[in-house]
Amino acid sequence: MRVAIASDHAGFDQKGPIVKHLREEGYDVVDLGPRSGERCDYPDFGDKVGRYVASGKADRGVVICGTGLGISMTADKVPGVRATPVQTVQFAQLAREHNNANVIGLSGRFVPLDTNEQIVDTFLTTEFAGGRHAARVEKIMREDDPSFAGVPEEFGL
Ligand SMILES: O=C(CO)[C@H](O)[C@H](O)COP(=O)(O)O
Repeated sequence: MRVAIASDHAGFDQKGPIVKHLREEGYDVVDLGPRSGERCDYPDFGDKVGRYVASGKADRGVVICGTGLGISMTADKVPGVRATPVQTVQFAQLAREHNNANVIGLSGRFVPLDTNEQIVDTFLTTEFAGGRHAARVEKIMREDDPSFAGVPEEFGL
């Protein structure tokens, strides 16, 4: 499995060890930067991972910033991406089983490295459960279609 990974400066210190950990486990890891811990803008790196995954150049993506929030928001804007911040192993499991997440966002400032490594391992080894969740994930993906006008006519949209 090919995994694209990137961070901002706040996630940089965890990125290297996570890349190493995943390579030791046999994953094909593409490190999309940054190359130093100099201050940078997380949207630039969330976008890269999102586009890598959406284009099929990687099967899954991992993005790391201070909280995992902003970099996930950016990746999720790329059509075809289902990105979510994850702070616990259980959420990593559910992000795969229920939401078929293809990118997760980690917090480099508030979650320790060993927990983030367990989170990534779970994210990469858990299958989508399908069943009742499949139609819901299809509904998430409608939002990528510019012609989709939205559901709630009663809200006047
Ligand atoms: O978590 C983040 C985005 O969600 C960023 O890592 C954080 O905003 C960076 O902050 P600063 O420039 O103060 O280091």
